[in-house]
Order: sequence, then C-alpha cells, then structure tokens
Amino acid sequence: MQPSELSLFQTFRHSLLLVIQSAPTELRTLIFLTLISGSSPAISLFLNKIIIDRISHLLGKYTTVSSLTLILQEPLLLWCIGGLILLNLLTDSINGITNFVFSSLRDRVQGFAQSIVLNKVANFADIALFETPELLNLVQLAQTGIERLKELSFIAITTLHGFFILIPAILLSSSIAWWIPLILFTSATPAIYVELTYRKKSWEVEETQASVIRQMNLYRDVLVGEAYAKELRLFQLQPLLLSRWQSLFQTMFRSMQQIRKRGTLLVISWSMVNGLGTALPYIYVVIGALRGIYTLGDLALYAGLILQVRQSLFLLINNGSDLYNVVLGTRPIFQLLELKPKLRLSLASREDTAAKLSLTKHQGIQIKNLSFAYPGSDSKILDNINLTIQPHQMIALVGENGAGKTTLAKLLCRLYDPSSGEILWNRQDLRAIDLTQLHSRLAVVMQDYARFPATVSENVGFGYLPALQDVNTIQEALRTVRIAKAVDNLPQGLETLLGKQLAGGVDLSGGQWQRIAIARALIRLSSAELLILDEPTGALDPKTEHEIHQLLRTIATNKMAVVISHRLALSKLADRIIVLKNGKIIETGSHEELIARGGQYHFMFTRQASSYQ
Ligand SMILES: Nc1ncnc2c1ncn2[C@@H]1O[C@H](COP(=O)(O)OP(=O)(O)OP(=O)(O)O)[C@@H](O)[C@H]1O
Repeated sequence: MQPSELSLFQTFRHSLLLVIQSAPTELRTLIFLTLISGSSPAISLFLNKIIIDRISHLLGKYTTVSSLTLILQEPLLLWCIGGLILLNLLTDSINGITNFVFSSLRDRVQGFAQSIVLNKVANFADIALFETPELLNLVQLAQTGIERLKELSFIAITTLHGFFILIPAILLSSSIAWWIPLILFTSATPAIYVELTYRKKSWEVEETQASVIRQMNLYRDVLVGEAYAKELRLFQLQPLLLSRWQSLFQTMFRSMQQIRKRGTLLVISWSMVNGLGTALPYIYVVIGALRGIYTLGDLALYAGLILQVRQSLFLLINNGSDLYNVVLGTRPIFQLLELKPKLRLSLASREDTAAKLSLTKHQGIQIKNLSFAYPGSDSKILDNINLTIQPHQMIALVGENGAGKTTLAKLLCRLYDPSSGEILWNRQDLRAIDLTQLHSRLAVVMQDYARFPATVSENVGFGYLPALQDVNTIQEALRTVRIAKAVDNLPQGLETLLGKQLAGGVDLSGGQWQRIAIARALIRLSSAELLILDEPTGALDPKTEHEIHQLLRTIATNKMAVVISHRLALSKLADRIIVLKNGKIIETGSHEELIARGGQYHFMFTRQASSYQ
C-alpha cells in the first residue's frame, strides 16, 4: 500500500477541480468582481491623464472665470471627474462584497475537502492505515493540505486580478517604448526563480517534519486528553511530557527558521535587482517630459503605469510561489484519496466481482494452514493454524498474553488478510466475499471496545443501524445484560449522553460500559452468524459475570461463536477449547478432555481454580 506519485500538474488539476466542485457560484462571482476591480486601476490612470492634460490646457486660456465655471464649461473634464469618483465608489463597494464571497468560498472548500477526507479515512477497509507510520504521516499531511487548499482559490483569484491589472498596463506602457515591459519582466525573473526554490526547500522540510508534528500531536493528546487526565496527574508526568513536546517544537521551528532566513535574504537581494530594472524606464519618461516629448498627463500616466506593472509583477511572482507552495501542500490529499486498501484487492479485485455470501446451509468456518505477520513486520504471530468451527459450535481460544488469540479473532473479522493459508466461510474464501456483507454476519465484542460519545440508546443501537430507533429492541438488549435498571436511573434514561466530555454527559463504570458493549453485539444477533467475544466479561462482578456466561452459552447454541477469555469458567462452557502458545495450537479438545490430558490447559485451569480457594 504505497501512495501514488502525483506530478505537480496533476495535483494542481485535482486541486482546482475540487475547488470548482466545492463552490462553483462563489467562484463565478469572484471572477466577475475581479474583472471589474482588476481593470479599474488602468482606467482610473487613463481618466487621470485626461484630467491633468485638460487642466494644464485650460490653465493657460481662462484666467478670468472662476474654477467652478471652468469645470462646468468642460464636459470632457466633467465626465472624467464623475467617472473617476464613480469608479472609486464601485471599487470600494466591490472590495466589501469580494471579502464576503471569499470567506464563504474558503469555508465551502474546507467543508467539502474535509468531508471527502473524513469519508475516505473512515471507510478505509485496511486497518493498516492506522498502524503504519508512513500512512499516518500522509493522513497528517492531508489535514494540513486542506488548510492550503482553502488558499488556492484566493491565490487563483488574486492572480487573475494581477493579470487584469498587468495586461492593460503593459499595453499602455509599451506605447512609450517597446522595451519597457521587456526590461521589467527580465529584472523580475531571478526573483521568480529564488521564490520557487525557497518554497520547494521549505516544503521538503515540512514533509520530513510530518512525523515530528504527529509525535507532537500525540503528546498534546496525552497532555489534554480525558483518557490520560487521571494518571498524568497522579504520576506527575506533565513536566516530562510537556518538555518533550517543547523540544519537538524547537526542532521543527529551528529547521523552518533556517530555511526562512536564507529565503528572505535571497528574495531581498533579487528585489533590489528588480528595483533597478524599474528605475530605467522611469528616468527615460522623466527625460522625455523635460524635452517636451511627453505632456504632464503622460508623465503621471506613465509613472503610474510603471508602478502598476512592477506591483502586479510582484503580486504575480508572489502568487506563483504561493501557488507552488499550495500545490506541494495539497498533494497528500490526493495521494490519500487515491490510496487503495490492500484488503479489498486481494481476491476480489473490484467491488462488483466480490462474491455475495452464499445462502446455502452453513458449512461452518475452516481455517487452513494460516500464518500471519502484522504489516511491516516479519515475525510470525500465528503459525500454521488449522481449525474448523462447525455450525452452532462454541470455540474458546485460551493462552497466555501475546499468544495470538486476538490476532486470530481479527483475521476472522477480516481486519487483516492471512500472510499465507486461508479462511473459508461456508466454503468461500473470506478474501473473495464482499466485506460489507461479511461484516453484517458478525457480532463482535472487542477487547478494546468503543465508548462512543453518544446517548445510551445510540451506544447500543450503533450495533445494528436498522434498530437504532427501535426503543423496545434496545431496552430488551439492556435488560439481557442486566443494566436496564441502572439506565432508568440516569438523568435522561436511554437518552442520557455518555462521556464526560459532552455537555450534560455522564460516565459509566468499567463494568457498565462492558455491558453496553455486549448489548451492542446482542442486537445484531438477528443477522449475525458468527459471534466473536474477546474478553467480554473481564470488568464484570462475579455475579453478573456468571449470569452473562450462561447467557452467552445460550445465545451461542444457534450461532457459531468464538470466545477469548482468561476466565476459564467461560471456556469451560465451550464445545471445544483451543490452546494457543506463541502463535501455534498446542492443545485442542473439550474441557473434560483437556483436563484429563494434564497439559497446558490443565495447568492453567488448576492454577486459576487454586487461587480462588
Ligand atoms: N497491530 C499490531 N501490530 C503489530 N503487532 C501486533 C499488533 N497487535 C498485536 N501485535 C502483536 O501480536 C502478538 C499477539 O497479540 P494478541 O493481541 O493477538 O495476543 P493475545 O493472545 O490476544 O494476548 P492477550 O491475552 O494479552 O490479549 C503480540 O506479541 C503483539 O505484540
């Protein structure tokens, strides 16, 4: 799973299309407003030239009449002054509207791009996205890329604005001498080169800093996150972690500052070269005016034009360099969007070729010669596993910490694909089955189950979306896991928000949360064929634990079930127990058979039983 190589041009095209898609109306309005505001400086310079020339002409002729009469007798002068005032009024009001449209365009682009990225990450089938540092860096860079994408429209429009100023200014200034625009352009070229090189260098620094920023964010989350708040304070970890965050910040800041200093010095020196380039045409026009070749109006017009060409050239250079920066920064967004999960591509190379789940009488699940190493690692976590789960059979996976039990459960859910071997679901290879269909046949309680910041009702209903609004089904599930009474006592009953970080939210005890997680799996039972329970009762009190064990046993009668538990009282209820050690199956049989064998299971069971005596 490698991010694709995207050229700058491809990235620019993608970015532009995304902006157009996000806010087409705002973009059209801005182009129109820019056309008006961009061409107005040249028009006002031209009107100004006519006014100056008319006034210098009139000054010599009518010395006896009042200045007001003088103006009123000159319709051209009157029109030009009126036009100039109107143009200024128009430009001022356009600025206000432009700012408004820009703000809404930026927000739209951010909302649109953010939702596409959220959708991509949240629906990414391959869990490896969250466990591979390079891919996590890509997600981090895509987030900062969205900020830059917001600026793309601003840069594009101000560039357009720059062109609308530049083109008439160039045409008018070349009427003085053809070489004037040429000399202005030539003297600006080194600045363009320096700007682009500087941007490229600073982006390279940013790219290498992505993992530093991610580490900083991890420390930030620990320092301000609710999950760490208690232990952070009890162990007084704040100074240590804060100093780590600060030192990472300093590292990042120093690298950026170095690049910035070098870039600024270069830009200043080349700006001077550019300044000299503008001085030449200006001196030329002043000399022309002294010799009487140009009028005073011409001098004002030309001086203004040269200034305008210079300013708009600078604007375009800056924008070009900003654009380069934006395009470099937005590339990770599109690399992320084009990222293909390895998982979906294994056997069913396209969504539409993925097999529907067979509806024939279930033949169970066969795990054949399965070995597995986590992505990016060579160490085998599971080694040549062979196992069959018959319909209506309850299997217990037991073994020491790190034996590979949870990993096997994750492979059954197809969160990963085997490195070698296969898992057959009703004789179909798991990798050929449509993932959504497969997941709809599973009811899972994970060891690290989620505590959604949502209401009690939603925390259960999220397990089976068709039942999200079905109060009776949700209450039934809560009653089954013996938590209905406690929920009734909450301030808003089923509608109470869970999570202290929410306004009015309450927190539950560890055991209560675990019961909610079990209830979430239970409401899926109508559609599920395989129940996977990873340490489902670790946080429950002995009485509730015993009740839930009996309940799980009853439920599992009609399903296939895989339970993982260090509480061997639960494994005792299973039809078959699989003992794992270092990723290998070392024993298998019923509780009675394994006790009679006197092996690892017998040792674990008797040791656990003796600790209760
Ligand atoms: N996402 C992961 N990436 C890489 N290695 C992992 C990952 N998850 C688990 N491991 C490694 O796989 C091995 C087996 O872990 P697993 O969680 O399957 O064990 P387990 O038998 O369920 O243990 P426990 O009883 O402690 O829950 C461990 O050595 C662990 O370090």
